[in-house]
Amino acid sequence: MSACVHDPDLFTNKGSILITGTRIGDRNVDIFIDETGTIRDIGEGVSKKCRSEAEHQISAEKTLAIPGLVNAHTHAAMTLLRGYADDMHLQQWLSEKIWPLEAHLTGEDVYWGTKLACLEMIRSGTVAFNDMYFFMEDAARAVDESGIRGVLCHGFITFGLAEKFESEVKATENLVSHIRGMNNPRITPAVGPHAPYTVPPEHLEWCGSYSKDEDIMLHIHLSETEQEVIDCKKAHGVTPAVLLDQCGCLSERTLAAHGCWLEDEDCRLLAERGCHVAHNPVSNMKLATGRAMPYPSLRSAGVNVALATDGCSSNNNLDLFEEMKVAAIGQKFFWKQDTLLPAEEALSMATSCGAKALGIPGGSIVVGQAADIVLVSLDHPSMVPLHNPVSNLVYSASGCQVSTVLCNGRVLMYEKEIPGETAILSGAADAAAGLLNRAAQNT
Ligand SMILES: C[C@H]1O[C@@H](n2cnc3c(O)ncnc32)[C@H](O)[C@@H]1O
Ligand SMILES: [Zn+2]
Repeated sequence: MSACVHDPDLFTNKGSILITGTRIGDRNVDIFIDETGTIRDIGEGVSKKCRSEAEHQISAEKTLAIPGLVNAHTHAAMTLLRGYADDMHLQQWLSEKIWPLEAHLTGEDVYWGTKLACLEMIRSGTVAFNDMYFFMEDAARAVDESGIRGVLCHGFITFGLAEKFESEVKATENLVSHIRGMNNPRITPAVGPHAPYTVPPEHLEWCGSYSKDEDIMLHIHLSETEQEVIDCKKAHGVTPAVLLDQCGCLSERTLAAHGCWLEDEDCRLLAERGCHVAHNPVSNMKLATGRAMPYPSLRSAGVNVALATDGCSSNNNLDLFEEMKVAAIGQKFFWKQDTLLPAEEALSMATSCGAKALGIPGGSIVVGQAADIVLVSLDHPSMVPLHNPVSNLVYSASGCQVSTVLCNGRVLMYEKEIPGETAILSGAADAAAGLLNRAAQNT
């Protein structure tokens, strides 16, 4: 039995693990994880029972154990664009800065950008994410190597062009068969129509049927700006949510990102169809969408609302601790309701609601559940005193207090050490520099 960073087996993690001396809420507990990565026992006397059986031990005194966090909407490889275009209006930001640069992306860029994103997510306690971007076979390779979970879709954008539709269908179908061929249960494919303003109804219809036929998630940006809603009503006579419904794109497989300008009727429709919504408060504030996602209406309609960062060009990090705080205080501020989105709910949004939205295991630390577990250090000023652990997690802590991370029973970070980190940092920095060079030379 060992728990040393120099023990290579701790990271490759073949075998059972006993976590001793941690806390869940105000209970002191040990956690036993079997060799399949499933939580088998939780409680005070567990270490006595399981010590001889456990192949590895993690001493976790002065830590709080929480479920691994789930990032319900991002564009992982946009880590390469962090700080590239800030303080801009959304449509200008996309069409004048982001899309022109993305035209020069290569698969290798996306691989390194996604590696960097996975590294950043692991460091801040995220073990699963929902991603929409390009060159997604390369993203899948990065996710596979990282050890976290990913739901991956190709960003499907046609602007109504027939030849674009053909190539986007091909890219989506190729990705789905590629991921299925990987046979990695941590990685699942999805279909990703970018938004109702970049994909016209006839192409949205294909996405809706494909999601149904293949039984995969449909991931889309929805009602992010007021202009999007105004334009959609003008062009189609209905809100973007109703348009998606008419195109067969709303179901329990659908995850809609943003939803800042959803109307009350839209919220009821999303609830009726069983859709999930990803709240991205930092990105919404930075891009000045002008209205907070209508959490009160979504909540009373019964929509499952998860939490997300969006990409690193509009956030500019992937820290869901920061996102929990901004969600909890931003909703109170915008809707002038001091009791709205309490800390417990913010933590659920980032854990169980995210796992539910993505249809993946995790989201809670209970016997029989996959061991997606994050240990947060209590040995830090932001965690003292500990009147209310959840309050400290949401309102006081940051991702920097995460010390150890497990996904599916595999140790990905142990006492802040992540194998291969230096190579990822330099690989990603080189890829970002290469991308800007190619864009400058227009190659
Ligand atoms: C997949 C494409 O989506 C683009 N993108 C990133 N953030 C946003 C956002 O907030 N709204 C709409 N589109 C976004 C990304 O750059 C890719 O081009
Ligand atoms: Zn987005």
